[in-house]
Amino acid sequence: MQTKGNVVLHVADVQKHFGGLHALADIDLQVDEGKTHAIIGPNGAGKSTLLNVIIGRLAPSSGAVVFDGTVLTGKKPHEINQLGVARVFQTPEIFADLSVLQNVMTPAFARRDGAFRINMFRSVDNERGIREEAEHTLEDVGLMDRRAVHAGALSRGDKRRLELAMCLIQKPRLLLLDEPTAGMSRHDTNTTIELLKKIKSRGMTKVIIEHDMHVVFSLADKISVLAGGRIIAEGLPDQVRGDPRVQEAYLGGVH
Ligand SMILES: Nc1ncnc2c1ncn2[C@@H]1O[C@H](COP(=O)(O)OP(=O)(O)OP(=O)(O)O)[C@@H](O)[C@H]1O
Repeated sequence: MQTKGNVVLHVADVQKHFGGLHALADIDLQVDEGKTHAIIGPNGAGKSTLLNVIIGRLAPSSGAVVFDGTVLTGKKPHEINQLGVARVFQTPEIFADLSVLQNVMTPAFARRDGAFRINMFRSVDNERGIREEAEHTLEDVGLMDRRAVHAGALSRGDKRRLELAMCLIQKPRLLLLDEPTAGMSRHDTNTTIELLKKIKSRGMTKVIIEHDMHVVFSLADKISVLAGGRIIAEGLPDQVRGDPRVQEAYLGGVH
């Protein structure tokens, strides 16, 4: 397994079988530090499977995932999260009965205390610091005016923004986004694109799975195209856009 200097995530020769189905075949993916790397491909291409292998929800049949020199394969999702890998799911995982602000404070406490448990001895000052950090993060994602609302009452787009805030407060080195704009209006999609550009300017590495080509071409530094469980093309957005194999496999008919 050869990894280049500024590569922060290396998916090395990964295979994944589901019974007789070869869902991922010979996947070798290298993500450069500070870049936004998009993974695109038609339905059933293996995108979610790949993401789940990276975050430890699925074990690969063979191969390994290496993050910043540490082999992630074999680690539990929460251990991978503690190493600085955060992810935003298609279905937001939030605490519906807590306020928006409490939702964002929870992972910050977990980061500090090492687990989602109540620390009876934590100081009020420390709690104030975390509250301020959470408020800054809510300002970043445009949810500050909704901080007192129960998270369950938010619109779908706002729930996704909230989940993004819950990731950002962890200050991850690598953020994985599974269709971050799915189900959003064009206006919310554009707001999210601007937000993700802002995060990028702070140097956070991102892997993004996305169907919306407007989002992909607005954000990606590099694109890998999956089809039938294999990477069939990879490169800069303009190279991928013009690649006939990609047009055949995925972009066909979409201009
Ligand atoms: N747990 C599982 N058990 C069996 N087969 C699975 C499982 N998860 C995924 N698959 C199969 O693996 C293949 C890849 O699925 P995957 O969900 O990774 O594709 P995808 O590119 O994310 O698709 P979509 O864009 O539709 O979400 C598909 O044929 C799917 O049916």
